[in-house]
Amino acid sequence: MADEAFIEVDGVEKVFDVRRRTGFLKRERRRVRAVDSISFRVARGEMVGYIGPNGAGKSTTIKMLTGILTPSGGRLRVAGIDPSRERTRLAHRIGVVFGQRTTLWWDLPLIDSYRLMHRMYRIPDARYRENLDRLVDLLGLEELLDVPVRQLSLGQRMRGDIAAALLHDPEVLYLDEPTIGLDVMSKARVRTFLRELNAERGTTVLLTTHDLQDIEQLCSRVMVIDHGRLVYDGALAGLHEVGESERTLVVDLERELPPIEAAPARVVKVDGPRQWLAFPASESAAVLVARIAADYPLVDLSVREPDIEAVIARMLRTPADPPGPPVEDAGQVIS
Ligand SMILES: Nc1ncnc2c1ncn2[C@@H]1O[C@H](COP(=O)(O)OP(=O)(O)OP(=O)(O)O)[C@@H](O)[C@H]1O
Repeated sequence: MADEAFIEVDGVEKVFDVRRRTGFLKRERRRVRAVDSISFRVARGEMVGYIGPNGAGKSTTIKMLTGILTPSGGRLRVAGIDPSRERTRLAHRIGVVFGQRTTLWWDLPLIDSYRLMHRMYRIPDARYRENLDRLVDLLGLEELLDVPVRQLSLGQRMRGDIAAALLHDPEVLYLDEPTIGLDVMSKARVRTFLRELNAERGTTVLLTTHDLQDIEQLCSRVMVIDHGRLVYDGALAGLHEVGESERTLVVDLERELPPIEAAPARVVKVDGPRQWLAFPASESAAVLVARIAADYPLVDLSVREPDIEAVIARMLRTPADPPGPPVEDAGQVIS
């Protein structure tokens, strides 16, 4: 069923008790509401971006979805399973990749980690071999299988981690910053792979990232969390509109000229023959470039996308959504 809810999150919250030393014998006890009554549904086969500023509650949500953390309240189901109650059963149906940490054995050749996972997940032999061959091929791992993980580059290691997370054919993949620190080629390779995985296998993907291009190229839907609350759930284009976000056109002219006039774009910086023009992200860059090219002696140009932080910051600044209560470490402090 196409619209079957595979991930169900209803009024889920997570409150941490934090003790902090405030004097010689004084300790202060605080409660941090890291996730504050969020609700959403993800259908089987969807690819959804989950974004927000640092400390917003993204990792806490993912940890609850994997069963590592137990929610303080609300109801949560993944594939009909309550993650914190049946963590092991769920582990056979989900895959997790943390960009900043590896699940591979550091000192062992890559293939040995896969062999260990074969046993840990009790993957039937034929299925393991078939999946391994396919993943090695798609992710270009052939040459790397005998290399100890600690000798792999970040991009190679990331591809190795993604393969590890998929050896047992999970129905859902949680990706936490899968392209962080990767060069342009490695990012492209990882994104292409994820698109193919989703198209061919219908794998549901929940993606946490600070890279707007990850979302643009992979996700039709994006959810934004801020101070533990879900503040946006919809298409990326809609997020640009709500946030009135802007892209930047960097233009190199033949010579120094007065600021270019091309409303609604406006010049925000000039450095010799180079000018920076900000324009609404919802406007077509092609139309703007054609207009400038017709009126000005253009040598070169590039378009810069807004980063996620900028989009979210603008969105959260709208008058309809005033700033939240005082926060410490970005989580919402409730007492
Ligand atoms: N184990 C914990 N004990 C106490 N507080 C915690 C714990 N884990 C997270 N927090 C707090 O909960 C809030 C949300 O943290 P979380 O790691 O979920 O944010 P995040 O959106 O993943 O941030 P980042 O983008 O920086 O990884 C933060 O204020 C954090 O300090």
